[in-house]
Amino acid sequence: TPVIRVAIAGYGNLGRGAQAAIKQSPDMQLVCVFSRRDPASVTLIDPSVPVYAMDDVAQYKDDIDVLILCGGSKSDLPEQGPAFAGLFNIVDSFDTHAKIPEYFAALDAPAKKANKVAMLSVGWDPGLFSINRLYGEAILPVGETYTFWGKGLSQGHSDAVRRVGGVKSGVQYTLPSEPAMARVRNGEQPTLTTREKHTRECYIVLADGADADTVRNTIVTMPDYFVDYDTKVHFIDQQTFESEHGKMPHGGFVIRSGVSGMDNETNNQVLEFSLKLGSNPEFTASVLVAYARATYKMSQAGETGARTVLDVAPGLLSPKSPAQLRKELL
Ligand SMILES: NC(=O)C1=CN([C@@H]2O[C@H](COP(=O)(O)OP(=O)(O)OC[C@H]3O[C@@H](n4cnc5c(N)ncnc54)[C@H](OP(=O)(O)O)[C@@H]3O)[C@@H](O)[C@H]2O)C=CC1
Ligand SMILES: N[C@@H](C[C@H]1CC(C(=O)O)=NO1)C(=O)O
Repeated sequence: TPVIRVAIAGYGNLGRGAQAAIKQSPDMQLVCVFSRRDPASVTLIDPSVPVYAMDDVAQYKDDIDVLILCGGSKSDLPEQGPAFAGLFNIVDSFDTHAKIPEYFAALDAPAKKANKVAMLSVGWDPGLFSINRLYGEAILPVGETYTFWGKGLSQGHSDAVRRVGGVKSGVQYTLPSEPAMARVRNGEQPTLTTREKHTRECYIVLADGADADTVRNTIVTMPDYFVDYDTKVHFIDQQTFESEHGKMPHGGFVIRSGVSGMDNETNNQVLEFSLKLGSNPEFTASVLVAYARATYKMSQAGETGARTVLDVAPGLLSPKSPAQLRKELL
């Protein structure tokens, strides 16, 4: 089986996780890392590959089979996704749910024109949780679906707060409502608003001279990320930040509570998929790398344009052949 030549664009939490995940993938070779920073200032967890300037990506278009975009969804991917989809097969973790349809269209046109595949919104939510919401609705059409996250650190929301003027360091934790989860688990099938399901807590180190009230207000009113939630913002010093907020655990579950059978003899059915993540970014990067494999295969089969995880046959994720999978996993 051919070795898939991959590269990483953007070297943060996800970028580091992608390098580690590629090292676990014998059918892949990491060609290089691209960064907007001075390449000499970017320290890789494994310095065995070169770091190049992001502006030079086009020079390497014939050396890379799949480019893994590890930038932030709030402001990096909206610019990098459409630009790189016209040059490479790409895979990214774009997770601003409300903007996925427009982002899909923004990738589809350049990817089709370049005869490439652009695999967007790969990860766990959107991603594996999306797949399980689909299973739930397709298999149990009479029922309700619920998604709960945390308690844990959201990379997307943390990236978003780090982009706020006056923020030096920042993370965001998502907390699920225990009463809401209890009602779902005992089969009440409640109608829950966004605000009733989760709250959000941010821990921020202010840049010198920044105004705390201005930063707090910018965060809690932020469309798509915080405005629909009750959000607390705590200001701490850098030393506390580094000692107490270095780990990035997360997790959650999708539950479909439904019924089957004829009207007067229905049976309750529950489909549930859960994740417990010691490292949110490393898990997400592992999903990106598996879908980079599928993206490569789909491109080799002649597919072009934008795709999401809902378009990918599961067998394409595996390095094993279809015959091996039938033998081992069916
Ligand atoms: N779909 C899903 O389930 C998930 C999606 N995500 C998405 O992944 C995105 C990326 O998350 P994450 O990797 O944690 O974001 P980071 O903030 O760690 O990195 C984002 C970008 O910032 C730049 N950067 C990183 N470190 C530094 C630094 N020290 N100084 C200056 N710039 C830096 C890098 O670009 P450069 O190298 O070019 O400077 C990097 O690509 C999130 O925004 C989220 O949307 C994350 C988890 C799950
Ligand atoms: N995209 C999320 C992955 C999950 C976590 C989450 C949240 O805590 O709001 N929503 O979806 C992330 O960036 O971590």
